[in-house]
Amino acid sequence: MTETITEHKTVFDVKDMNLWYGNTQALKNLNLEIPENQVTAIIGPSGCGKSTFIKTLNLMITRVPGVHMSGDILFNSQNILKDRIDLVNLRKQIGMIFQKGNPFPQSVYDNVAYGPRIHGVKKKKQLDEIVESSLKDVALWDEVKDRLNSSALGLSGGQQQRLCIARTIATKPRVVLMDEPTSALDPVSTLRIEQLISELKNQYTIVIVTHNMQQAARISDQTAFFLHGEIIESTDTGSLFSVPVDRRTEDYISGRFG
Ligand SMILES: Nc1ncnc2c1ncn2[C@@H]1O[C@H](COP(=O)(O)OP(=O)(O)OP(=O)(O)O)[C@@H](O)[C@H]1O
Repeated sequence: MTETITEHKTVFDVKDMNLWYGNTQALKNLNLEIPENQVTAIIGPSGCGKSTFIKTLNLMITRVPGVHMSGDILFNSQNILKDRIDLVNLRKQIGMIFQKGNPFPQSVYDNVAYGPRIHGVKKKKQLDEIVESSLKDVALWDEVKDRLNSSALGLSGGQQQRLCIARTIATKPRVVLMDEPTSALDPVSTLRIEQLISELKNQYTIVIVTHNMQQAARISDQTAFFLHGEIIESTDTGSLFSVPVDRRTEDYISGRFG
């Protein structure tokens, strides 16, 4: 069963999508619309295909040898599975955050300036502005403004993750994909990232994979529950957690498995 919140424009429209690793099918007949300026949470037990799914949205999955796919993923009126796609441009529009903040072994400044530089921003003043505004957007500016030239690796885990989000939004993507962005963080850093996600959705469309159901319930607008590579149920988060339609969703959210 798939429903979505209809008043928001659809950013991704996934239709009848299947994915195989070699001969093993990992995603089965997925249908999901991802609405603009909303947070979509992907939940489900280990091995159900959450990470695989999120990596299809920026075609990162195609780097894995032996992967093949069928169906459609419409993004910006292009079918990214079938049309000829400029991957550099696609990844500029779709940023990705991973489980562990993975800053480059460079200064705080250079981490944030990295993307804009690649995309042709050369003027120091313009780069300075982008670095400052991106760090302010992730509420990190005050903590790092006096150490912009120090190594990013000297920051705490939570600061590194916020820096990675700043690095991602510095190129003004349309979408930010997050694969378990807080699972390596302490509760305080987790809360800060959650608050940040709620603020960032005004400017970006966010898709987040999370093991943490409370987190999905707290921060997402719609949730898709995955099981064995299928979407069992996807709807607005309030309904999914309060009145799940499918028995398997109910069992999962009430902790009977997973
Ligand atoms: N590179 C790969 N080659 C072959 N099979 C893979 C590969 N990556 C993932 N799989 C398989 O695809 C299925 C889905 O894995 P995936 O990592 O997407 O699940 P997940 O829901 O993100 O799990 P977790 O919550 O444990 O991270 C699993 O059966 C996994 O073993």
